Amino acid sequence: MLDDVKNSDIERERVALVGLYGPDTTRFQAEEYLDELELLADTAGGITVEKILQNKTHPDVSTYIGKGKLNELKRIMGEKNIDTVIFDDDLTPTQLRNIEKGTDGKVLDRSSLILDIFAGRAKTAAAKTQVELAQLQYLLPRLTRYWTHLSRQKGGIGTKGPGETQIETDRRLIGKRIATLKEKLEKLEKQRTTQRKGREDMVRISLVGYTNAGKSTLMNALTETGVFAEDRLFATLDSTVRRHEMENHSVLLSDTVGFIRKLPHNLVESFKSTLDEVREADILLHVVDASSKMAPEYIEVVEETLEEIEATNKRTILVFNKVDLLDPGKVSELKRAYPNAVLVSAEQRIGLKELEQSIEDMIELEYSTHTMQIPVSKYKAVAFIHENANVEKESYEGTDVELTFSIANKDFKQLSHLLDTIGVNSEVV
Ligand SMILES: Nc1nc2c(ncn2[C@@H]2O[C@H](COP(=O)(O)OP(=O)(O)OP(=O)(O)O)[C@@H](O)[C@H]2O)c(=O)[nH]1
Ligand SMILES: [Mg+2]
Repeated sequence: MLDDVKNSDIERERVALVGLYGPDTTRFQAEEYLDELELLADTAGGITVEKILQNKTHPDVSTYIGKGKLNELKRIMGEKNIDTVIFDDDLTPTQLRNIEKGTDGKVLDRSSLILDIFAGRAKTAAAKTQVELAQLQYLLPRLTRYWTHLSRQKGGIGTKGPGETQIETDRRLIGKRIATLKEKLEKLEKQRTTQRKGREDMVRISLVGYTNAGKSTLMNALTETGVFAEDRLFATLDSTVRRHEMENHSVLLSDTVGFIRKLPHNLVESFKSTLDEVREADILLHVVDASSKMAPEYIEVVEETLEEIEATNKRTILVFNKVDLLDPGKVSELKRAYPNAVLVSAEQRIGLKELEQSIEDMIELEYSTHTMQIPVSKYKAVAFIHENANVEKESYEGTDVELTFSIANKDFKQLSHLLDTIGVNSEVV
């Protein structure tokens, strides 16, 4: 079936995908991973003609799949007219070189494929700079393979051949370019920080989740704006922030780049400033594609990535999206397994009111710190604070007591009301 080439696919690069499964991965998982790799390849403009799964305890140090399998791969690529082979894992420079030699084809690994997609999709100055930086950082340790290639062509010149000189030059140039890009990013970052000022006192909410979970669609559904959404991976590479009015609170909602398993570390590193919105958010909406069999694993990957970008310990609402695709049995199963999650369909506008209610509830539960001076005689207010807040500092000045305390927003509302009714004009210092 994979061999059926549609007319529209004629111009597309024909690719083979290769993955391993072994002690830590089941065959089912490995198949799902290859399906995801196929989506990535499709996003990058390739058509998958062949999928190869191999049961292997460890990847082979020099060829990843082993010599015999490499020969088989070469044969298949010849027979099926395949130009490119993509591995569902990162290859070492040595493996990359040997597989290129062994197949005579173009060889990509997971990281280079993802980087390629990001490069093709980056539109703003920040995204373009971040991707180029990540690409160069990926390239730098792999430069040697070009040298080996060169020296082979020149009939094995010694270690100080022209190839190496070329590499030294390339290294220096790339090093310089990396420095320039980092400077550029710092400047862009400063601009962004200035833009962010002035919205500091608003509650900030960030949509996070696996790529294609429906974050942008949900952003559009909630705020009724036109953020780009598409059934391809990594439709969004930047952050968009929109003000959103709910019944009792107005918030800043941000949509940003999605996560994926084995996201290249360089990429996470260079996208850190785009992900500032996530790091600085008060509340996260973790959007999950409920229609995917891989949902539990997606949740794990997102949690791990949040750790990597240091955005943990945040109040989070788990939002299962695309429930329009689920049968009722699956819905109740989800509700049982994740009793605190909210089920929505961004596309069909199902469950949006409930989601907003959960956000408002969470804001009410949010804590904030206050300092107040209250006359000692107004013991009711002082007692209320002691009962409902965490008092961090308490000191007496004449007939006043000065208290610094952190309190849930909903309790603070009640306190303000109490202060009003007992006639205290308590100043927030
Ligand atoms: N059936 C169904 N499809 C949905 C729903 N929400 C989003 N989608 C589809 O899922 C695909 C991905 O949606 P996006 O909003 O682009 O997803 P994203 O999480 O922003 O993806 P990236 O930006 O690539 O990380 C699109 O084809 C949407 O139309 C939903 O509630 N139901
Ligand atoms: Mg998006």
